[in-house]
Amino acid sequence: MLIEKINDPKDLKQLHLEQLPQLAEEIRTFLIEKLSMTGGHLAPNLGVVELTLILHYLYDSPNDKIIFDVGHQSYVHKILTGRMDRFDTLRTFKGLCGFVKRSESEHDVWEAGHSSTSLSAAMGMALARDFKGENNKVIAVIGDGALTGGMALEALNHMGHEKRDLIVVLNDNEMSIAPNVGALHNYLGKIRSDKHYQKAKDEFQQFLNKIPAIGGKLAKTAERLKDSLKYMVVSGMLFEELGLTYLGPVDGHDIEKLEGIFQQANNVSGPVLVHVLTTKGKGYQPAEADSHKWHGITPYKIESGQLLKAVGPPMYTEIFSQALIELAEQDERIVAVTPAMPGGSGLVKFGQLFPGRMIDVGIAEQHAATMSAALAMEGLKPVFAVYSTFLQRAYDQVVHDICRQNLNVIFAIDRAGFVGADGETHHGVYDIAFLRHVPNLVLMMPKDENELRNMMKTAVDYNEGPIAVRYPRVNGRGVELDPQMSTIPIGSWEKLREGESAVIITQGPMIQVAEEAADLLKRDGLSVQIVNARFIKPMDEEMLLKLAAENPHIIVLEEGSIMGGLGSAVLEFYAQRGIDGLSIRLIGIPDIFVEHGSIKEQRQEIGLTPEHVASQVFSLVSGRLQNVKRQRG
Ligand SMILES: Cc1ncc(C[n+]2csc(CCOP(=O)(O)OP(=O)(O)O)c2C)c(N)n1
Ligand SMILES: CC(=O)[C@@H](O)[C@H](O)COP(=O)(O)O
Ligand SMILES: [Mg+2]
Repeated sequence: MLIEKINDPKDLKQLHLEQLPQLAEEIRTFLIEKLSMTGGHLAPNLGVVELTLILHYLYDSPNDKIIFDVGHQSYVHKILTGRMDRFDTLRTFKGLCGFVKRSESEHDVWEAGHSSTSLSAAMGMALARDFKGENNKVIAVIGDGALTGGMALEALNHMGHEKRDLIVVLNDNEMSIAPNVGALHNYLGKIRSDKHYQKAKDEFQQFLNKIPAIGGKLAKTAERLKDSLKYMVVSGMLFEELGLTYLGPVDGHDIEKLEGIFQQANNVSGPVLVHVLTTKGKGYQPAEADSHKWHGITPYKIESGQLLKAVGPPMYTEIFSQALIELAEQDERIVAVTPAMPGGSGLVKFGQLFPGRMIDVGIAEQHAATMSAALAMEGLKPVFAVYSTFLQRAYDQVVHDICRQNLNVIFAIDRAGFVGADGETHHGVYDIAFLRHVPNLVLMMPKDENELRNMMKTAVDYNEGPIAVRYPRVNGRGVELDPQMSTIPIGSWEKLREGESAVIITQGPMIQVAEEAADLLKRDGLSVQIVNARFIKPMDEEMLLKLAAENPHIIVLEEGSIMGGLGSAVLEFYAQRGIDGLSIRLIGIPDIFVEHGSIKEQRQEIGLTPEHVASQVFSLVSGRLQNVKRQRG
């Protein structure tokens, strides 16, 4: 097996080009087998086997910089750079990261997870190279989906200006996670669809070359004629007009053709874009047939393609999706906006039921936010469905366009809290900190799936400005759902459990952790009050004053950044009112990035466990620390 001989790109270079197709098939078999046990981003990686092979075959990583946009399609790169033996640990705690990771290998020259950063990184590395007088190659692999990200277009604009030597590899498989959208996508489709473009382009170029150079006034006309004719025939003119040399399109699964076009690219000075046509999920029929579903998957049965999903109560996303459908049936103002995540955000069924009211803008969170503001300005009820981590991309638009103008935008913030296998680039742990200080915004989080439904109704009925509901990437608690949704008074908290020894103020999935901690503490004769701080903003000030009057021992527990989080808000509240004599502990995510693994492991890593919370309460109340262990059995 060739794959076993490859521990480094240098080993790859010992092979003949003609051997690479066999190696490609071995890599595909390896990926299909390994990911059937680990899960992961199968379809994206099956689509870039030959492309990744030829890049490592022709270029000299890590001296030549090979940058992967998003990085979810870097498994082949990891196989070729000595990490094949770690794939059993893919996306597990302390195991192989599912994205590019500099601490794993010198060949991982740029990390991501969020989309559309590769071209800016390539531009920076090309400038640095030239400033240092070095001459390495800089190659960025970006997908057709990521190319719709605003940052990518900003970088392309700059590349055409700077004209530095670099190679942009456009991996065009016509898919984002869902089918790709947008005018750029349609443009690429035109190029992709007309197989004769390449032939016409060559013939046309030969024809142009035959036109004798014309002097005088006619020259300008001839040039203009040439350009407009070229525009009609030659593909990739959009990129050429931006100052990049466009090469392609080329079959991204044909090693020989790939080798030829990159040899061509190496002889081009300035920025060049190589348009590579691939099939997402190539080589595994279920993934080719439905690459949306197989973009990121759980373990599965290879023969049948059956996904092995964990059973349990519906995920919060499903609850959101159903609630939105029920609300939209009653209110035609409701439109859903998604930046390229209709599946993950639970909007596919909504889009089928309400054609035209589900708007997928591509990977464009900033545009989605400001467009939502304008939708609200015109009297609609936009529901901006976005992962917490990806909302980070639209911070200014939230402040400047939505909150400052106090517009009725509803934020459905999914993946709030730890997300598990995607790890540090995808955790939704900063949105409380970056939203709660923005004027006019209401921010809430449900304790269970029934409260999520009620919060959706609360949000739709709210007409005083922007309102956000955040919910986690976990199953609900399996509670009964009220047949009718009801609104919740804005800013109202809820006492879930009485207790004299201490108070735990918390929200979302941490409520269960607090309940289990309180049960542990009963053994020590301590009774703990638990408060559902379901509104991060506005907080329930009346209850906060009452809690302080009743009990000086207060713990704030949150699955989010301690700094700027719910706990900070509570501290600010008491400090600003000069309420002292309290002993307050904040439990949450400290000033670190928490790596990939399971959500359970991530919570254990930083002490979001019943045992740790119980020991914190115990020490707070008794003034000394004691390890409160859950009894075995
Ligand atoms: C800023 C941001 N928004 C959304 C995502 C979610 N996301 C991950 S991959 C992906 C699609 C990328 O499509 P493409 O670049 O074409 O790569 P492919 O999976 O097709 O290889 C999306 C939307 C992200 N990673 N970053
Ligand atoms: C690579 C990327 O950003 C997405 O594929 C992300 O992994 C999806 O996350 P969920 O699995 O939580 O929908
Ligand atoms: Mg794509």
